Amino acid sequence: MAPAPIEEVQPSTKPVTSFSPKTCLELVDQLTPDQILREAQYALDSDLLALLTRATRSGATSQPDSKRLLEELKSHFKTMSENAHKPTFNFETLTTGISREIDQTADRLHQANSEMEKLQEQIGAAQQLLREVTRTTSPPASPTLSTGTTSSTPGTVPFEKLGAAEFVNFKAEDLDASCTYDRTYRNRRVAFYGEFPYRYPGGHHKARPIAENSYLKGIADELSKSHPTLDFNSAMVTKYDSPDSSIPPHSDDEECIVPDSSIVTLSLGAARQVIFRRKLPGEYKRQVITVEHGQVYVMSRASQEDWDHSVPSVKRADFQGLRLSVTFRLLRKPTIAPPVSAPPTGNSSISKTTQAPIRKVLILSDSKNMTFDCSLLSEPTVAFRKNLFYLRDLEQHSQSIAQADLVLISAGINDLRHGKADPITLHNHLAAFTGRFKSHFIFDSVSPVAMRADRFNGLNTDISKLNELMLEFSLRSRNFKLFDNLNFGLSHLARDGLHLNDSGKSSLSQCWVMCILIYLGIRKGKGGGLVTYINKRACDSQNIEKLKVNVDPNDYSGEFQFLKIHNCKGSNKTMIIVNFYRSPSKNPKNFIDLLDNIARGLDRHSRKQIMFFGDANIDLIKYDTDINGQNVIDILAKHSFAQLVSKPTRITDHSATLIDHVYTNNIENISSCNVLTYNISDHLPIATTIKVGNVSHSRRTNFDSYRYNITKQETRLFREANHQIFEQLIQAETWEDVLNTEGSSSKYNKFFEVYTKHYNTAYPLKSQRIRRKFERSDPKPWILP
Ligand SMILES: O=C(O)CCC(=O)C(=O)O
Ligand SMILES: [Fe+2]
Repeated sequence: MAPAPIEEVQPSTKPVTSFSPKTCLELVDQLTPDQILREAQYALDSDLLALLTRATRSGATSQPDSKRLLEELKSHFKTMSENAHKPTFNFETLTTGISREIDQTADRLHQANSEMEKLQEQIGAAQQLLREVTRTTSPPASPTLSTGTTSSTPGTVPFEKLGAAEFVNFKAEDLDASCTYDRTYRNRRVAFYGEFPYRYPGGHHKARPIAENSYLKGIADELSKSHPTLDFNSAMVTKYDSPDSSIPPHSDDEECIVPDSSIVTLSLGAARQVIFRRKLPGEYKRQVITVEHGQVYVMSRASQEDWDHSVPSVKRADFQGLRLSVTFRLLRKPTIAPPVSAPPTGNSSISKTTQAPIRKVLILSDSKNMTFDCSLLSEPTVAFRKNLFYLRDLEQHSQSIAQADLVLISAGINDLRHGKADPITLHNHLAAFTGRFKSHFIFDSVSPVAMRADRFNGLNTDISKLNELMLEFSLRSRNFKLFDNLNFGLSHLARDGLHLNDSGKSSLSQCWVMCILIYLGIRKGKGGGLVTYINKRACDSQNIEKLKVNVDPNDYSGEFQFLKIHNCKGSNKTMIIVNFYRSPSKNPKNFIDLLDNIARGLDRHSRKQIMFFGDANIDLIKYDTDINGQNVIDILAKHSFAQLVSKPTRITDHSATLIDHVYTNNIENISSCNVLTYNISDHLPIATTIKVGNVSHSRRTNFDSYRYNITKQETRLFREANHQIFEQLIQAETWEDVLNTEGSSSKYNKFFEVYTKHYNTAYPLKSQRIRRKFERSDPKPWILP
């Protein structure tokens, strides 16, 4: 191409005055060589050299292109310099520099490429190694989908799309009309039909025949006809009827889905995206598909171990209307263990190798644990309680014991006290007995009796001897462990500065079953467990009642305890205490939904003082940026609850978070809420002082005065005289300034300003000295006298 003389050059686009790598890229990529040259000529005065250097550095031009461009430029410069009679312009030096730069850049590019390749090889090898390690430590994924999709190779996708024609005549609207939805989530509704119940984190559905819904049955029959290899016995309809309708990332990896089965989802109505993510570390990958009306996608149950999936919400503008999905699964029959009291004869071993091992827990206890609620155990665990007042009667339970995986024994006091057994004989009896079984035994330490020391001193000596012998046996036994309930509990409480009386000790003792089961992960909805201690001097135990709140017992998004306390400190008033905990592993959104339901349920008690205390694991320090923090505050505020804690409650070397919350529906009755700087645990204690009943004014205490040595505080006097002043000011106000202000928010601000001015005039702030005498009479108001 012959270069055009410089006089004739017209820039083809707007003059380029600065050259970012992006403009260079665009120039070089999008323009023809002719245009490049023109642009280069135009830009010569600005920074041609920079243009070319950057373009080549950023890899915008391939080496041959650059060279060709360079040649063209060379000849053009030659003409230009001749025409311009500029002997001093040394284009030779310039072009040689550019040429060298291009060569060096090409070398660098090449070098970077080969380094990148090497790195990629190393990453691949590391991922392979990781997979091998994972495969050898966990059983290999079962053969997957009947249609051939595999799960374990990172390169493959976890789904397969099947034909669509057979389902196009089914209509989302008709299916919707035929369904009775049995669960409503924040953004979607679900109707489940199936031979067996279906339980998944955050949800539980009872069995009901697919045939109950004839329209759905028609769809199921069509699936069986067109894809006879896909086996299923349940159908779950999910309704997405708004742009917000969505299902968050999850895996259908519940135990109750048959391992080798397929999970089949039919989509009816508007098209929606489904996002699959490979969740294994080092193998992250995202695959997005759009499923249209009538389309079916199939995932293997095995793929759920490595992948999750979700249906995201859509922008309002992109919402195309109602979509219903039907997910067909093959669920297994929940195994109900035979009652341990009537075991099949002869077989005393516990099968650990069956596909869905059911853990059987047997609780043999004297009266103290007889209230334990076995329904708190998660599937597949069953528990049976049997009364065992004497250890000497263990033999009577041997058949049940042989059936159990775990036997919790809490007895012994009666043997020592009434049976006159001596600790050594009891120990020998237990050691010989437990040695005959494969079952594991956990033995509750025997609590000392606190009665008249002169009469029972001997008994307590025997009790501690028995505990001691049991501890020794526990150290050498294969299947027997002492759970030192008493010391465990007392040492914790003593550390926390609390002291229990006898009934306190005995109620603590009742917790041991729960403690063990939580520890072993057998309790439903694994969690922290909650204890609410109420000091007897605040309220007699007969005035404490469990409050019934309509909460789905299968919702494990959070743990809650509801207590109703009557007559607290003789006040003739009723207070409701809600103690809560959200494990960090539980979805905060579901937890907030649950809180919303609970607070709604408590609305009818709104005239009572209601307090929520607990660890939400939602950091309110991050309130400005954390949607969960905003939601929890907003949702409770909607039910008139205010959050009281304002300082971090958990401080580590690396973090300070406000995750323990206190909410009240009546802030007037709260004297103070302070985080105490006392590290008895990883969470700091929060002391909230609540006024109960007719508290005299003088009893009110300002905590901050202790902690920060504040001797003055500012108050307003709400006297009759001040009320009158306020009324006069408000009546005399013409609100002219407000009316003359434009715009609703400016109007509001103006109103607030005028109102505050009058308020401050009528009720001026007065500095008051804090009386220190209460410090002496009531030095720790958060500890009851
Ligand atoms: O609607 C869909 O496509 C997905 C439904 C789903 O993932 C489920 O129900 O578990
Ligand atoms: Fe799913």
